[in-house]
Amino acid sequence: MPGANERALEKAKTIPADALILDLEDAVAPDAKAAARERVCAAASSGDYGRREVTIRVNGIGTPWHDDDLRAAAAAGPAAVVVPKVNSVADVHALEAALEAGGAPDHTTIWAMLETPVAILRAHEICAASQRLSVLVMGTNDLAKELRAEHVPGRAPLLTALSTAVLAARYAGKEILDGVFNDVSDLEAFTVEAQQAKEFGFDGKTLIHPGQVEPCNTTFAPTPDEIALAQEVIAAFEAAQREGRGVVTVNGRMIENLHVEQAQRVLAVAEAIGALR
Ligand SMILES: CC(C)(COP(=O)(O)OP(=O)(O)OC[C@H]1O[C@@H](n2cnc3c(N)ncnc32)[C@H](O)[C@@H]1OP(=O)(O)O)[C@@H](O)C(=O)NCCC(=O)NCCSC(=O)C[C@H](O)C(=O)O
Ligand SMILES: [Mg+2]
Repeated sequence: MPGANERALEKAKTIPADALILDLEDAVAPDAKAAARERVCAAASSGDYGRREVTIRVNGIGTPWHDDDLRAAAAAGPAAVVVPKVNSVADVHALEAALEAGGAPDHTTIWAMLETPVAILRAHEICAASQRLSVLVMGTNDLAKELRAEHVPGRAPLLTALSTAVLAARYAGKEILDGVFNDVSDLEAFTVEAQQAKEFGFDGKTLIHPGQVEPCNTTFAPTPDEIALAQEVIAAFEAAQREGRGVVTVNGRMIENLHVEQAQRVLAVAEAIGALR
């Protein structure tokens, strides 16, 4: 949410999002950057946002605001510093060094935005460059712009990049969030895109409007049918094991140990969401 928008910062205290990105980059006009920095850092260290992870998106490396943003964010100690247009391992190392020099607490991680062609081509190296880097975030608006691609239903022009980024995140054991959906008036199309992100393996989606939160939460949470199936899979496999078998079928489908691990993850996600509520 725009760091200069006091009303949005206030409203965020009631929004059922897992994490908040308080933005100093694109959503804040140049004249408003300094005031927004102060407001956002105060918000991030206020403790007023409950269980929500509060993060700060700084301006990009090489911009006139980046160093001051990073210093102020390091001192505020948010859950993460979200950095736009991270393009190389050297960028990650510079961020890491600046956060350490600024006295950032260990809990302040780096969320790196992948939003340029070079970042996609180097995604797995960027992702593995630092233990402080915990999350990748897709910047699909900038990426489409750089590719000269069009925003179309189904996102065919972006599929290679989306999939490459998920590969990189899984390679390095990091979380990955999909990019934003710009039409805040079309929740049906938003839900289709969120479902696509879930099917690709994304851990969540970044949002730009409170109206997108509920459909996003519903899409990414395991459904009652998925939970019931996961329980059935685990029970059937355990019964098979007791009979000395390593493979069984549930609803006609083969179940092996790896499917049990997937089922256990479904239950763990459902349990984690239940604990948040
Ligand atoms: C997109 C918006 C400009 C729409 O604003 P608006 O028309 O004012 O929305 P509503 O009137 O429907 O707002 C209803 C109430 O909700 C509050 N609100 C709106 N948006 C937010 C928000 N993001 N966070 C918290 N609260 C929000 C309004 O204040 C209203 O509250 P109330 O008056 O009490 O009823 C606007 O939604 C917006 O600015 N969104 C965020 C834009 C943004 O952050 N952009 C930067 C991130 S996206 C990005 O950078 C892309 C990436 O880098 C890439 O390359 O892809
Ligand atoms: Mg961007």
